[in-house]
Amino acid sequence: MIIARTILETKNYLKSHCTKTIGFVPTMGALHNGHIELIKRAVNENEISVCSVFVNPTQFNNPDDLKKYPRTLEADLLLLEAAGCDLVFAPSAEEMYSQNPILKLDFGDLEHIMEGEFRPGHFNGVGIVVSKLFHIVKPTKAYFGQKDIQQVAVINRLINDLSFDLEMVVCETIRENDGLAMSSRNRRLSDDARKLAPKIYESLLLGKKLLQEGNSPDNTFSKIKEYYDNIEEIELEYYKITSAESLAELSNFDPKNKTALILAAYLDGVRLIDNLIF
Ligand SMILES: Nc1ncnc2c1ncn2[C@@H]1O[C@H](COP(=O)(O)OP(=O)(O)OP(=O)(O)O)[C@@H](O)[C@H]1O
Ligand SMILES: CC(C)(CO)[C@@H](O)C(=O)[O-]
Ligand code: BAL
Repeated sequence: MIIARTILETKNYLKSHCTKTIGFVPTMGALHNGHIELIKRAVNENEISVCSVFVNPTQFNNPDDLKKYPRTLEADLLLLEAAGCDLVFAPSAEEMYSQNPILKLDFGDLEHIMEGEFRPGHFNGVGIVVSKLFHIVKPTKAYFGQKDIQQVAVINRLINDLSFDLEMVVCETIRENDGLAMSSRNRRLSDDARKLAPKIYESLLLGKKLLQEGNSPDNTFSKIKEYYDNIEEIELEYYKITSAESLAELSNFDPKNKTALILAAYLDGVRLIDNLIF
């Protein structure tokens, strides 16, 4: 496995080694099995597999979140090597941003809901770094997790609007045995908070059950609010009942159409997101 720190090394390696297909997994490191599933698919489905490990400062609206974001490069490299990854691109912020970008990306309605609403500027940062990474790696297929459902919608628009010549592959959310969605930020949870964390996924299962039993989205939301009011340690930021296609909020539930329940919540000062599609 090659570890490249610069854009030039990455491009040169890919120019000299790749004749057919490149599978690419962009990450912010602190890797877990959710990431590794993405890497394994990239390894299996392409001639060359590339993983980027870069905690992108421009997508953090909260400086404390950026400062505390787990960084475990040594352990990440061991996991990537074991998964069969060919090339790791782990640049510094200076390498990625020799100049502060003046370009601004605006993803329309997606900027004003959920992650867009609560993390202003987040998708501009994601859009710019992912565009830069796509230009550097030139992947045939790029792998993203369903856990970041709104990010999937944003990257889809990015690929379409900027005519990136690649296929986006969306992979299901990998969970711990107790249902908690794997996430790098889970490492920041105290033992007590970790024990409570599966309540987040349980609230998605409860929402699904309530809707399928005939409760309206409004009624379901009230019951979910009550559920969280009874768990002092978890602060719900949002819980949306949406169309899985458009991510627009639903006023009626129709079991014939795909629905997505999407939430963000704080536990122990750590912000976690999750969703359920059915
Ligand atoms: N549990 C998971 N299952 C499947 N894919 C995942 C999972 N967690 C993260 N991913 C995907 O891995 C890619 C890199 O994500 P990232 O490095 O931000 O990890 P993360 O665990 O989502 O971290 P955090 O949510 O704490 O930022 C993204 O496409 C993300 O959707
Ligand atoms: C896609 C990404 C690597 C861009 O920094 C990040 O948003 C993530 O890890 O999901
Ligand atoms: N997985 C999304 C990256 C972030 O939280 O900034």
